[in-house]
Amino acid sequence: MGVLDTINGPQDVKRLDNDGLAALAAEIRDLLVSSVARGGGHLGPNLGVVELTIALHRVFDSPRDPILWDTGHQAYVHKMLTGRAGRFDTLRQEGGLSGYPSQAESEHDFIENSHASTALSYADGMAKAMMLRGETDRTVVAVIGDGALTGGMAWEAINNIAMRKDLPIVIVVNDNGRSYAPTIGGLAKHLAALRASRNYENALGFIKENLGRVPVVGTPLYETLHGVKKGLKDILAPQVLFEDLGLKYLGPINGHDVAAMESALRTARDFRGPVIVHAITRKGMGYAPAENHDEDCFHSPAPFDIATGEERPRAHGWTNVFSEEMVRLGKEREDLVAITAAMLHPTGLAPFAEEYPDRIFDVGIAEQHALTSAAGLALGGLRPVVAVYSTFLNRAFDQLLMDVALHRLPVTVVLDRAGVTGDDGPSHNGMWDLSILQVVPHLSIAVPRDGERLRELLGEALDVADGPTVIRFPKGALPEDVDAVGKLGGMDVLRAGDAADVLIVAVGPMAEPCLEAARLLEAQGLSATVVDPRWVKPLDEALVLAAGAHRLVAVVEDNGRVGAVGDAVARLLRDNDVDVPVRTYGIPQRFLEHAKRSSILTRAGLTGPDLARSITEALAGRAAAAERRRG
Ligand SMILES: Cc1ncc(C[n+]2csc(CCOP(=O)(O)OP(=O)(O)O)c2C)c(N)n1
Ligand SMILES: CC(=O)[C@@H](O)[C@H](O)COP(=O)(O)O
Ligand SMILES: [Mg+2]
Repeated sequence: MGVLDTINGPQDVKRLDNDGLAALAAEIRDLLVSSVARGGGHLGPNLGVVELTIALHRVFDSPRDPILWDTGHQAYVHKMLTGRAGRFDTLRQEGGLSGYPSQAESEHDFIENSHASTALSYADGMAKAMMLRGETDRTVVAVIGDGALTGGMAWEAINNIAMRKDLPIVIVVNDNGRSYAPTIGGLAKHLAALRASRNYENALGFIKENLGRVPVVGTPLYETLHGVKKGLKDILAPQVLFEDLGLKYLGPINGHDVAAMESALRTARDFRGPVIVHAITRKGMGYAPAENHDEDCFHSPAPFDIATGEERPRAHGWTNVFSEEMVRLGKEREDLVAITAAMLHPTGLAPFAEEYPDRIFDVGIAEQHALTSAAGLALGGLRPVVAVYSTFLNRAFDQLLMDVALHRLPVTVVLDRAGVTGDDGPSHNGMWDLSILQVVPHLSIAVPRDGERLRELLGEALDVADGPTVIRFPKGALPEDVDAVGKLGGMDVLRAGDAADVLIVAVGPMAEPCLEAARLLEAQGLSATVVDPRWVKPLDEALVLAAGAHRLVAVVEDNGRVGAVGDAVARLLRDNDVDVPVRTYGIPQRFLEHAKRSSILTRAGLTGPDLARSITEALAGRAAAAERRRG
């Protein structure tokens, strides 16, 4: 029986002595490594916050003192200390422990959204609520990474928090110097300089320790020095950004020293106003393969061998094709530039960066800035490609609409992880873009069905000069290439039915289940023509005639159903007085619990057999209705 087995909640952490704490930290690290080695997840971030989280739960009284985790990928230790260590064998599995905070799992969890840079805004609101409700003995704690601190929303919150001196907020900046890769930007340099000033802090600590013992002269002298400290800190270390904003700043603190963290957190708690505690941590701390993993410190590794740190090989996927094609196009087009929002490797832009170091821009976790900076690059005569995960584009919608599309600027947005991603829970599924982007004038959307089409469509997108283009593809392994058997306007015909029962519009990777459905329908005497529009916005006018010649149109897409391609097709037919029923098949419009992509698609009925069954029923229903009309 280990120490971790005795932890049923924060109260059990508070009672541990130093030996118990050391044993607890070691056992937590073992459980982190073994859990992520088995099923994947976020290892580096969580190894870096073991002591910090222990200290938090010893100083504060969660959930009365809410502890908020920005992005939430580093909350595994928090889960272990709030009674869930025994469930880590189900981490990120369907029905098991979520990889992010989950209100359904625990009263200690608050923010379920995995989108970065939100925690300080929650803290601002929660603290104001406490003050208005007279709950003056509570404290809101927000843990935010140095990467998340490069997100604009965090600074909107700091600007507001700094306005009031009475908000009981403790902001713990978990500064490991990295997002995936080393964190970029002026702020990162500032934090690095503050980290460097830690030596300076130690020197001052030594002075205080010794001067304090000198009677009469000693203490006043230290006070003088303390006054000088402020000046020196501004000279030796750069202007202390946070203090100049009016926020009390404590640090930098060694985030792996529980006692030091506890002391700083107690000081911060007792301050009864907004305080920054700047913790210096190491991403991957305590597991050498993570500590020494140059790319991202094992930010979110695939399952791996614990002894060697060797990850299970990842299949050659969509991201690889995009990555290779960008390097190839970069040779052809000197105007091609690329932007990443702190995800150079995950979005596949690292090879492009290596080949063309002057033509890549990592803007930090700042998608809004990324889009409008891309607008600037286009205004400057270049051809920008912005690569982001689909779900993270949501926060840059206005920039895409009003900074890019309004000016008809040739910016291409490449959305990786579009459609169901699955394991990372409801806020990571890229199930929104085909809906929200329908309303953007002058914007075109391409959805490749396979690697070959991705290469083709990326080239076509870069040739669109009078407005933005979007290309979206899912996470993971590539399907086999599916060649067209003909053309219908600009659309690829993937299978030509010999009669006119159903026209299936297969959006991107849904080609595979749609072709399977067509084969199953044919086996029962129903004919199905399958087309791949390639460009789903604007829709191809040829669809109008083709639809009019069929008894039913089925549109199948890996996106939320509401307001997506299916609804756009129905609107196109309605606008052209084509009276053919349209069945739309997609992801249910709700927040989906974490599960494997395949499992979610199956549950959504996006498989060949389910599609065939539904289309058969629709045709039968259509026939029955016609029969009734004939009386
Ligand atoms: C809006 C948004 N963009 C991108 C991501 C992808 N992402 C997840 S974690 C991460 C890096 C976070 O770095 P940091 O805040 O320093 O936390 P650390 O992993 O270092 O603990 C990024 C870019 C995200 N979650 N949200
Ligand atoms: C927390 C976060 O947003 C990312 O780390 C995300 O988990 C990455 O997911 P992929 O594994 O799909 O790159
Ligand atoms: Mg970091």
